[in-house]
Amino acid sequence: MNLGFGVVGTGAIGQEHMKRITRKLTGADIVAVTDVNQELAGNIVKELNLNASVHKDDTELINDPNVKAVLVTSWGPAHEGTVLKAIEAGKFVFVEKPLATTSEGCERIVTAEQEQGKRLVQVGFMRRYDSGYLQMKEAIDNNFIGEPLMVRCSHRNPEVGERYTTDMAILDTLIHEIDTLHWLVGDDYKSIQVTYPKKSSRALEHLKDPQIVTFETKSGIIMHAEIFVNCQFGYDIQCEVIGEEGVVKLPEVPSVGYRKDGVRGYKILQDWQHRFNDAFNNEFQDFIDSINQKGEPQGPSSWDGYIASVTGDAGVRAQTSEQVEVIELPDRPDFYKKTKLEESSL
Ligand SMILES: NC(=O)C1=CN([C@@H]2O[C@H](COP(=O)(O)OP(=O)(O)OC[C@H]3O[C@@H](n4cnc5c(N)ncnc54)[C@H](O)[C@@H]3O)[C@@H](O)[C@H]2O)C=CC1
Ligand SMILES: O=C1[C@H](O)[C@H](O)[C@@H](O)[C@H](O)[C@H]1O
Repeated sequence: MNLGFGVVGTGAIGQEHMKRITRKLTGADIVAVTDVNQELAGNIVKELNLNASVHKDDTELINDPNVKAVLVTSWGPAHEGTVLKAIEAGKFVFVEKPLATTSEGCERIVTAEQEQGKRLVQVGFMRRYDSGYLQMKEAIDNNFIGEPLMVRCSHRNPEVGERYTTDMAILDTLIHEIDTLHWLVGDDYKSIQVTYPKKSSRALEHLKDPQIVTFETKSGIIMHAEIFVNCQFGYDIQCEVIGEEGVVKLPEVPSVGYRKDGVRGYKILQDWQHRFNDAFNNEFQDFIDSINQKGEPQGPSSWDGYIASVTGDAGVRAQTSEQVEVIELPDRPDFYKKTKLEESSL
């Protein structure tokens, strides 16, 4: 029996995920959609030739008996309400980041999920399903480089629009490194600091860009993360972990080499959709298979969403203070014990 998805938010990534579920993945169908833009929701059902109901809102969709899993791809501020409604109804949830826009909202979700007594929620931290990061984690977990000591990474976008704000660099962009880096080295964050290099002339007046974010973990690992959202040349994600006995580095994404007009080189991807396409497919197939075969999701949990929110909030404080800000997290509840993805790399 295929897992019936109800989609809340049929915008850009909602449509991407609907296409991957219906055209590439196995074990699931889209059975219902809703969007505040009802015309948009109806149009995507027609475009994809889906046998799916168009509901007036998330409440009606969640109450649809054919909906067994809710895909939340609405705007961030709407996530908490929909996730809580889905948990209350005992429905599985795949929610794109952020889990909620405040750490208090994440706590409400964590509490509600534990009261339900079973894991229902997976957060869309797709980098944990990227083959390059998984290879890095396998090497680190197998002590191939010895104890990790330092991390250097870069999150570069070619450019961003005028609605992109300085805090989004932490809350919307670096959230991916925030989730990935502590998972990669298996150590919790202790503090965060933000410094501002010389501003790019390509950054709009209101935006501080680039930014350098420095994390320290509880065991003393120092992580430097560059966020540069107007780099011009492409969508460029870099990461290396330096250990006592070696270095492990995120592989460059394969792309065709060329020789032309006396120049040789390789093309650089220009967007996150292409850079992480396989990871998106893998995270959803894992969500579908885990529910169909084991009865609950195994991927990044509500607790991971909570960690990202608390850390992001400290990062935004650090953007203003330019001081070292402490990241205070309670111990991970037993309910959110390490899943297969967290314990093993492949
Ligand atoms: N994992 C990743 O790499 C990425 C994640 N995202 C996340 O996905 C989410 C959606 O982003 P986009 O698709 O770019 O936005 P979008 O603006 O293209 O689509 C959002 C859709 O949700 C609808 N919507 C908003 N509030 C709603 C509500 N309360 N009920 C029903 N529909 C509602 C809007 O009408 C819109 O059609 C965001 O949380 C974003 O952070 C976005 C891009 C990449
Ligand atoms: O979630 C995303 C995308 O996945 C990109 O990695 C980021 O650069 C973007 O800012 C954010 O919306």
